[in-house]
Amino acid sequence: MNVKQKEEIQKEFFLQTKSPAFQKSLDYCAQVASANSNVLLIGESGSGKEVAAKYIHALSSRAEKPLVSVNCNAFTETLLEAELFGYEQGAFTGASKSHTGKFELADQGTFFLDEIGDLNVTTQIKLLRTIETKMVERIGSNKKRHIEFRLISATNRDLSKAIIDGLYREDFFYRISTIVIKIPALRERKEDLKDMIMYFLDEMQRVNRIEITHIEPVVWDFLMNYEYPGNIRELKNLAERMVVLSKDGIITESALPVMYNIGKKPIHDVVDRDSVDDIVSWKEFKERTEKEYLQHVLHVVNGNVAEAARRLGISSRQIFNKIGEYGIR
Ligand SMILES: Nc1ncnc2c1ncn2[C@@H]1O[C@H](COP(=O)(O)OP(=O)(O)OP(=O)(O)O)[C@@H](O)[C@H]1O
Repeated sequence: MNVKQKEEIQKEFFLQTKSPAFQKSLDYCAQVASANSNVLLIGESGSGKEVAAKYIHALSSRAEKPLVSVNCNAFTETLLEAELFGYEQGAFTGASKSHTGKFELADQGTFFLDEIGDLNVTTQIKLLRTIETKMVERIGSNKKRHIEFRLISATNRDLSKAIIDGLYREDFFYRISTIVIKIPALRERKEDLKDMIMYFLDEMQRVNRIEITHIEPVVWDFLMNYEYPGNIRELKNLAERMVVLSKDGIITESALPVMYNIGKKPIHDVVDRDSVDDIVSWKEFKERTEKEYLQHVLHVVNGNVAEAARRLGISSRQIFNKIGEYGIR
C-alpha cells in the first residue's frame, strides 16, 4: 500500500468514519485496491462514488500513475467514443488535429468510468471489446495500441433492472462488475452526520475566508434531521450556501433555501428526545420552542403580524411583545 498517497487522500476527504456501513465500504476498497479486478461502485447520486474510486487508486500500486475519469453522461454517443478512443487528424469533419483518447492516457493507471448505467448498447459493445483485449484503436486509424489499465466504474442505476428491460448487456455488466462495492447514502451514515456538517462548514469558512461564530439551533436541528436525498453533494452545497449567506458570523434559517420548509417539524422534535446531554430546563424548552414556532409562523405569513395573530388565536400586541422579548427580526 502506498502510505504517502493514503495520507494525502485522507487529508483531502472526510474518511475517518464512525459509520459501520461506510467503514465496511472503505475496508472493501482497501482490500481490493492492490488487485487488478474490475470494480463497480454503486450508490445514490452524490454519495461519494468518485471519491471511493480515488481512494482505491490511491491505495493501489498504480497510485503514482494517472487516474483518468470520464463521465459517460457528459457526451453524446459520437463524442464519447472520440473522447474514449481518440482520433487521428482528418478522421471526421472538424478533426483538424489528432487527439489522444482517455484510454491511452490511462495507460498503466486507473480508468474511472462514471455514470456507466447510461451507456447505450453500441458503446457497451465497443467498450466490452476494449476491456477484454486491452487494445485501443483511434478513430480514423488502423493501428491498435496495447494499453494496461485497471477499470473502476460507477452507477446510481439499478443495472439488473436495465438488463431485464433490454437496455443493458449482461456480458458487459458481468465484465465490469467482478467486484461490486456499495457506497451508503448519507442518511444511512447518521453516525457521521455531525462530524461531516462541521467538516464542510470548516472547509467553506476556510475557502471563503468567513468566520462562523454561531449557528441558530433551528438550523442545527434541521441539518441533523434532514434526509439529504442529494447526499454528500447536497450537504457540501448547503454548507457553502450557509457560510456565504451568514450574517455577522451567524448562520440563521434565512441561509437555508425556502424549499426546505424549515420549522415545519413537530414542536416535540425541537429538542433531541434521544440525547441525555440535551436536557434543558422547562422554562428554556418553552422559550426555545415558542420562539422557533413564532419565527416559523411569521415566515409562513410573510411577516404579517395581524395574520399571524389570527392564525395563532392571540392578539397582535401579544405577538409584538414576543418579538421584542426574543429579539426576532
Ligand atoms: N468523503 C468525502 N469527503 C469529502 N467530500 C466528499 C466525500 N464524499 C463525497 N464528497 C464530495 O461530495 C461531492 C459528490 O461526491 P462524488 O462525486 O464522489 O459522488 P458520486 O456518488 O460519484 O456522485 P454522482 O453519482 O452524481 O456522480 C463531491 O463534491 C465530493 O468532493
